[in-house]
Amino acid sequence: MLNIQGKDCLVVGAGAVAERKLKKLLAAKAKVRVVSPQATPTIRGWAQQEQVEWVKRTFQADDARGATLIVAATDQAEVNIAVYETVKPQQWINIADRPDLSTFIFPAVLTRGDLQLSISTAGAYPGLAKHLRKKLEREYGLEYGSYLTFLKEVRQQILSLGLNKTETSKLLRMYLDERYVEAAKEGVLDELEQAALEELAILKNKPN
Ligand SMILES: C[C@@]1(CC(=O)O)c2cc3[nH]c(cc4nc(cc5[nH]c(cc(n2)[C@H]1CCC(=O)O)[C@@](C)(CC(=O)O)[C@@H]5CCC(=O)O)C(CC(=O)O)=C4CCC(=O)O)c(CCC(=O)O)c3CC(=O)O
Ligand SMILES: NC(=O)C1=CN([C@@H]2O[C@H](COP(=O)(O)OP(=O)(O)OC[C@H]3O[C@@H](n4cnc5c(N)ncnc54)[C@H](O)[C@@H]3O)[C@@H](O)[C@H]2O)C=CC1
Repeated sequence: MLNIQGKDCLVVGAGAVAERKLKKLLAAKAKVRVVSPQATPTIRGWAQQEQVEWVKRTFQADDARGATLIVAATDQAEVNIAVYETVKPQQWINIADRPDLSTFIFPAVLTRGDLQLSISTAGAYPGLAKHLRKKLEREYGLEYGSYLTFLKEVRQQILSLGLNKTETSKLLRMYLDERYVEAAKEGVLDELEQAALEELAILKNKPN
């Protein structure tokens, strides 16, 4: 969970694999430049909408200069290595066909609002990460997004009470309960939220 919002990132290559990585970089609000002579229709669309900058040519040695994070995802092993060779130790690099040279690898990600589940097999079997993501997608539905929004609200209230650690922790644990997930699934979480916030407000007004 790297915070790369607004950071300059470079993606070399614009095929199917680059597209998948780009989607994740854009979701993280990175500022991305793509260097590639060809691009998938989706990437061309992102370039037209100015969501990415597309430099329509082959990689050049100084392209990575100044980038915080670099992805080399061409189908030419020697080009990917050439990108690797221009990278400085302080830059993060992912090489699609050389996990051994990469300083980070992409996980499979399941997102539900602010909730993010990342699955990695450390390069051992990427297909398993995808398989598990799909499995978890069925288990953790959209209700988890609403549940987390509810939890965030309740947590802010609890923290504002200024209670000691033990009491705070006891209250926080109370809301980790499947009945809220069920309520979110049935679309009635708002009612429980109202009740929870009212109960917490009473605690706030109570003199110690
Ligand atoms: C090391 C890593 C580097 C990196 O890319 O960061 C890497 C490397 C390689 N992947 C290869 C193949 C495939 N990768 C996928 C899918 C995903 N690969 C992803 C990550 C990673 N892949 C990193 C390790 C992460 C981990 O281990 O957990 C995911 C999780 C995330 C993402 O790409 O954003 C995404 C699923 C996203 C999702 O769906 O949620 C599929 C399935 C498909 O495309 O349908 C296939 C075809 C398999 C098949 O044929 O079944 C090959 C070619 C050799 C081969 O065929 O095995 C290499 C190169 C090599 O290992 O040398
Ligand atoms: N990490 C992963 O999840 C996976 C990685 N791979 C590896 O990823 C690589 C890319 O796969 P795909 O996207 O399917 O290939 P692709 O053939 O769809 O795309 C390759 C892209 O590289 C660009 N390119 C070629 N030479 C270039 C250069 N000199 N400079 C800049 N761009 C250049 C092309 O224009 C094209 O956009 C392959 O090496 C493959 O082994 C493959 C499957 C999954």
